[in-house]
Amino acid sequence: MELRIGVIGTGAIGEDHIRRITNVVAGAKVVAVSDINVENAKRIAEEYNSVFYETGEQVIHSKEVDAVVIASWDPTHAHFVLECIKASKYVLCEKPLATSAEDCKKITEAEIACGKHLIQVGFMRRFDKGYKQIKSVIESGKIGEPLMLHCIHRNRIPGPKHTTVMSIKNSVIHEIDVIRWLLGEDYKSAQVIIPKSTRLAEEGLKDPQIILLETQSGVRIDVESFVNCQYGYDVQCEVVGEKGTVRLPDPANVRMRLKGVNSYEIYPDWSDRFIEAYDIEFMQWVNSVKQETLFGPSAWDGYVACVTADACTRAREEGSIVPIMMPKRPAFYDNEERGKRL
Ligand SMILES: NC(=O)c1ccc[n+]([C@@H]2O[C@H](COP(=O)([O-])OP(=O)(O)OC[C@H]3O[C@@H](n4cnc5c(N)ncnc54)[C@H](O)[C@@H]3O)[C@@H](O)[C@H]2O)c1
Ligand SMILES: O[C@H]1[C@H](O)[C@@H](O)[C@H](O)[C@@H](O)[C@H]1O
Repeated sequence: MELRIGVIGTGAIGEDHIRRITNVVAGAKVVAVSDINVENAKRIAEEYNSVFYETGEQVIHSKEVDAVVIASWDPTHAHFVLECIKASKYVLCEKPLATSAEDCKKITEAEIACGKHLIQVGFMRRFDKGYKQIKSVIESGKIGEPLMLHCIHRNRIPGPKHTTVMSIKNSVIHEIDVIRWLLGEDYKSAQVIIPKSTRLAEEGLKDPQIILLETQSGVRIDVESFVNCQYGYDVQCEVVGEKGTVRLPDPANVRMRLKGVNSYEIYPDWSDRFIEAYDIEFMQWVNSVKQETLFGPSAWDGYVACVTADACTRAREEGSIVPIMMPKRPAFYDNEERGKRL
């Protein structure tokens, strides 16, 4: 049986996921779409032979829809996820799960109350080959205990209406999640340093930012966030251990020797840089929904990421080092296997 998926938000990544579900993932099809940009959503509905619905709520509650993908703007996620829980439907919600830890908490409480694991968060870097290799090197013990991580997250240009807060809650939230997954521990404190801002940022936007995190065992992490770097999409991660280091490979683009220069192209954005990760994320999600056992990042992971992002925001506003008070994980989220089997 094909899994019938409804997609809310048919913008950049929504359309990409619809293409992916239709052309790449086996055993699923997009049957319903909705977007407040009605014209674009209707065009996509026609192109992919699915039905346009006026609202996201109609998609979620439709009898024709088995599972939902949320790819609308960040502030809409919490409401749509809660609606999916009401309808008892599996949902893959793009990151962030919500724009505040408070809203994430409500989501985890609603999921616990319904008694069924329904939510997966779109932290697709956990499915990326490079990050997976780093995780297995760390777990092999070859480089000893990790001591420090140096990370870079650069976007060529930011999306419309990008804010200083979004650099963390919408962008660095990827590092917040994937580093916690790599190290298998939560954070203890956060600090944000604001260097000289680029003249190419919109007025009022602090860009770049340096985010400093400390884990509970004392591992130190620095993340450079630079959303106006101009030259391409550049994600880097190096783990420094007691005996050696391990780092993400640059994306495997062909090398060109031309006019005295040996070079390779840098991708312009996330859609090509992480294309395989998104593909694997969706293939595994569809299979796990069919087996009624999710393995990908949970609502708890989404919650913890938002707690950390909120602490970073406070740290920037106050110019101080902010302790991160991690909530106690309810037994409902104790499944150690989840996240390990990716
Ligand atoms: N995992 C990743 O790497 C990744 C990459 C890109 C985007 N995202 C996430 O996906 C989401 C969408 O990002 P995007 O880049 O596609 O943005 P986008 O602006 O291109 O698309 C978002 C779409 O949502 C629609 N929308 C907004 N409110 C809506 C509502 N109430 N109901 C229905 N549709 C609504 C907008 O009209 C727009 O078409 C964001 O939450 C973003 O954080 C994740
Ligand atoms: O900074 C961007 C990230 O690099 C992407 O992976 C997406 O998550 C996008 O929504 C963010 O704005």
